[in-house]
Amino acid sequence: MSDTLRTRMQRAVDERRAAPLEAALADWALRHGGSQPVAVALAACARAVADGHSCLSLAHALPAIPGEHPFCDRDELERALQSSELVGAPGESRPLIREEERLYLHRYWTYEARLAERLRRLLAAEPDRVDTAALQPDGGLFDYGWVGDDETHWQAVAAFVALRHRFAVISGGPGTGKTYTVLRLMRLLIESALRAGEAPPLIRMAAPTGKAAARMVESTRAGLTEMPDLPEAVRTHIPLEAGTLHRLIGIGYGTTRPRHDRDNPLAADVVIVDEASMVDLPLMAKLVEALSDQARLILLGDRYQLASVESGSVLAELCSAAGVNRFTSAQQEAAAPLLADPMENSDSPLADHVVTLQTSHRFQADSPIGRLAAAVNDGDGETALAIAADSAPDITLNTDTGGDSLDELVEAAAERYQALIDTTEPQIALEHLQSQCLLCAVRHGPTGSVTLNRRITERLAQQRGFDPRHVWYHGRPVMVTRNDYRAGLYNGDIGVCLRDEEGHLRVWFATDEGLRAFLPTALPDHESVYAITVHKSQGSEFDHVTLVLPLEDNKLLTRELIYTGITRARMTVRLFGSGEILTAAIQRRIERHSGLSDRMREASHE
Ligand SMILES: Nc1ncnc2c1ncn2[C@@H]1O[C@H](COP(=O)(O)OP(=O)(O)OP(=O)(O)O)[C@@H](O)[C@H]1O
Repeated sequence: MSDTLRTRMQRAVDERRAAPLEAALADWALRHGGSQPVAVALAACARAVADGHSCLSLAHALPAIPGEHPFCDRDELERALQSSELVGAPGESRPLIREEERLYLHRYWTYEARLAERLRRLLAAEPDRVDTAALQPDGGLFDYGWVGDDETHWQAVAAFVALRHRFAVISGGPGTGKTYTVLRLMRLLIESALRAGEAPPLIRMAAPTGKAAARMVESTRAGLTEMPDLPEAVRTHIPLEAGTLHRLIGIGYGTTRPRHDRDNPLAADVVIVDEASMVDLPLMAKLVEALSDQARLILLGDRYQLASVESGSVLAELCSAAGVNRFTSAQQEAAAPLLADPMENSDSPLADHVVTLQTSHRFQADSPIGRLAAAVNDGDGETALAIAADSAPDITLNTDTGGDSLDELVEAAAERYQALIDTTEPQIALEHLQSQCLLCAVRHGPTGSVTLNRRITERLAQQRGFDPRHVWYHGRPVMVTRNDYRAGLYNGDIGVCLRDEEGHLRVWFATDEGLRAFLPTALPDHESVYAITVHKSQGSEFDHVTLVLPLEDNKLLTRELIYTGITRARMTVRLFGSGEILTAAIQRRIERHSGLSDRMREASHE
C-alpha cells in the first residue's frame, strides 16, 4: 500500500504536479510511522507553504496528491490526524501542528504564533500621551494647504498613531507621503527627547530588498531638502542609511538564524521598515523577536500591493483586520483635535495602529491612473475597463491580443530599445531604462517575460546585425536577481552593458556611490530585462508601463497583481490583454491561508 503512495507521489513529481520536497516529506512520514493520510497531509502542508500560505486550511480542501482527488474523506483524515504521533497540538514539538481547521508545518506554526505574541505585546503597551498641537495647522509641521476644513489630515493622524503606540502601520500607494510623514514623525521624536534632556532615539531604517533600502535613503534625502528649517541638532539624528532587513537582524549567507533575537536584541529605539508588503512571515517573525522591549516598530507599505512571493502576507492581513481608518472610541477621543468627522468605532485591537493614506501628492487626485487603481482595488472590473477605454493618452487599452498584435508589441519594444544600442553614455542609457518597462503578469507562455525577452533580443539582433546567441552585447539591459553585498549590487538593480572606447564590454549601474561599471563576469545572478514580471517590478517605478496579460485566464492573475503593475507607472499605462481576462483578474483576490488574523482578534478578548 505504502509503495503505491510512494509511486503515486513519484509520478506526480515526474509529471511536475508536485515538487521533489513533497515526495521526500511523504516518504519521511511513512518511514517514521505516519499513516498514508498523514504522509499526504505533510506533503500538502509543504505545498501550501510553497504556494504562499502559512498553513493548510482543512476548511478549504482536504489534503491530496497534487492533480488527484483528496486522498481520503474527512472522517478518515480526522482519525488519522488524531491518532498520529507526527501530529501535535499547539505548543507541542511534532512535525505537524493542528490548530482548529489549520494544519501547520511546525516551523510555520512557531513563526505565526511568535509573531502574534510579540505583536500583541506591542499592542498592549500603555499608549504614550501625544500633544496634538504640533500636528495641527498652527504647529507648522504638516502642510494643511491641500486639506479642506472638513477633512482629516491623515498624514498628521498617522504621525499621531506612531507617536502614541509602539507599533504602527502607515499604508499608502505611491506618492501618498509615507516618507514625508515619517520624516516629521522622526523630527517630533527627536525633538521631544532633546527637550526632555534625554538621549535622542536611535532610529534604524530597513527594507526587504537592497534596492528598496537604497530608495528609502534616496527619498529620505530628498524629503530633507524640503525641510530647510530643520534644526541641525535634530537633523544629525535622522538616519541617512538603510540596509536590508536580513542585514539589520543579522542573517548571514547560508543561515536562517538571526544574530539578533530575544536574547540579543537589536540596538534600536525605533525601527522603520519600508516596502513592508514584501516581508514574508518568517522574516517578520524574526524582526519582531529581534526588537528590544522598549523599541517602536513602524511599518510602511501599500496594503493593496502583491505580497512577498514567500509564505504569508502579513501587512495585508494586519491592515484588513484593522479596516480603513477606523479607531476605537478611546483613540478617537485622544485624537479628537485631528479628526474632522466622527468616525465609525472599531473594536479590533489593530485598528488604532493602522492608518491608510489615500491622497497621492505626486499625481492629481483625479488622474486616470489613480482612478484606475482605485477601481481595481474596489474589485470593480466594469469601471476599470471604462476608465481604461476612455483615458487616452494616460491609459490605453489593447484588447486585440492576436499574433499580429503581439508581433507589433515586440516590434515596438525593439524599436524603443534601439536607443540603448545607439548610445555609449551610461547615464543616457540608464535614464532610458527608467522611462519605460514592459511588465508581464506571468513568466512563461507567449506573453510571459521569458518569451518576450527572447523575442525582443532576436528582433534587435536582426535589426542591428548582432548574434542573439552572444550573451553580452552593446546595449543589453540586465536585472540583478540576487543581492551581492560586496559588489554593492542588489536584487532588482537594473544596469546596461556598453562597449567602451577600447572595445571592452562593461555593465553600468547607478549605485549609491554614483555610476559604476562592472565586468560582465563579475555580476551576481542576473537576466535580460526588456520585459520583467510584475513581481520583480515591486519597488520600482517607470514613466511608461505596458502591462501584458496572458492570453488565458490563470489563478495567479489577481487584483493585487494588476494594481501593483499599473501603480508602477508615473505617466502612462498601456494595458495589453482582453477585457474578460482583465475583469476576471480584478475580481480575483490573493487568498492566503493563515491564522494570524484570528490570533490578533483573540488579543481583544484577553
Ligand atoms: N502633505 C504634503 N504636502 C506637500 N507635499 C507633500 C505632502 N506629502 C507628500 N508630499 C510630497 O509628495 C511627494 C511624494 O511623497 P513621499 O515621497 O513622502 O511619498 P511616499 O508615499 O513615500 O512615496 P513612495 O511610496 O513612492 O516612496 C514628495 O515630493 C513629498 O514632498
